[in-house]
Amino acid sequence: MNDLDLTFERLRAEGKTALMPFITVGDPDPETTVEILVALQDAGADIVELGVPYSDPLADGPVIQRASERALVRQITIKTCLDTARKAKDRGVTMPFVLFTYYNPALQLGLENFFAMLQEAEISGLIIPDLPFEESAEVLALADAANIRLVPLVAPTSNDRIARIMSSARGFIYCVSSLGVTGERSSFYEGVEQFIHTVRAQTELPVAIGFGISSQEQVRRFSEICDGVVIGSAIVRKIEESIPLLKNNDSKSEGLLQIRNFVAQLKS
Ligand SMILES: O=P(O)(O)OC[C@@H](O)[C@@H](O)c1c[nH]c2ccccc12
Repeated sequence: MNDLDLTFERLRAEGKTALMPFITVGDPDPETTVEILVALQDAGADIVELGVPYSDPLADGPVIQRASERALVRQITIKTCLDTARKAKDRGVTMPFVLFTYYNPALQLGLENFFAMLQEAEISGLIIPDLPFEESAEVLALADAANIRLVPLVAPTSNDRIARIMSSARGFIYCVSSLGVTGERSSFYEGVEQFIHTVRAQTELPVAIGFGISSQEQVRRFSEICDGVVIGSAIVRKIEESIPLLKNNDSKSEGLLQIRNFVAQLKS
């Protein structure tokens, strides 16, 4: 068991669903990311996805792309991201961290080195959206050895691959609510409920949903049938809107409060 497993186990016992924000690390700067993580925890977030900014984010819509660009202008690397995670833990953040990175930055570090760095930063889970399950054996073995959960993404179109993906899934299953790229949506893939049931029938692991969820109403709907709900673009947009406040020392706490209130309202 690691703290990701323990968090899902505790929430399950309490009959609750995990609220799982996604943020881009280094947006608008690493110091502020640490403070945003503290604010998310205060707001009641349960698990956080830490997005590593990437120049060619194939699966990301405009909101997360802009966040990546803001971070990349500051030369944020995967190393900076992990240092930032470490600093947040040192600041008293206890929420489990799931690192969200495209494959190339991890490969560039060398996989063994990458996993040693993840351990050092107390990362509990890992999502690599462009690593196909069919090519994941080496990463999975290293992740298992490091006690880090390699979480698969499953899409409504995964069909007959679902059973195979489940066989090597760890931590939880990330169900993608819709096809396309990340970003707030008013409607989801038509058979999304059926899709979640299909996944659930094939695994004991917690099942989370993400992609397009931005309102309290949508969180409520998916909380009925999922163990976790991921909210990315809506929170990243809130951070973007708060940047003018965050950049000024006199108004920084007001900016953090706005982010915190937004997340607390999604949680309630
Ligand atoms: O932004 P959204 O629509 O709320 O979706 C979650 C999401 O941001 C996060 O999990 C994510 C960011 N980049 C991704 C790429 C692929 C799958 C998922 C993601």
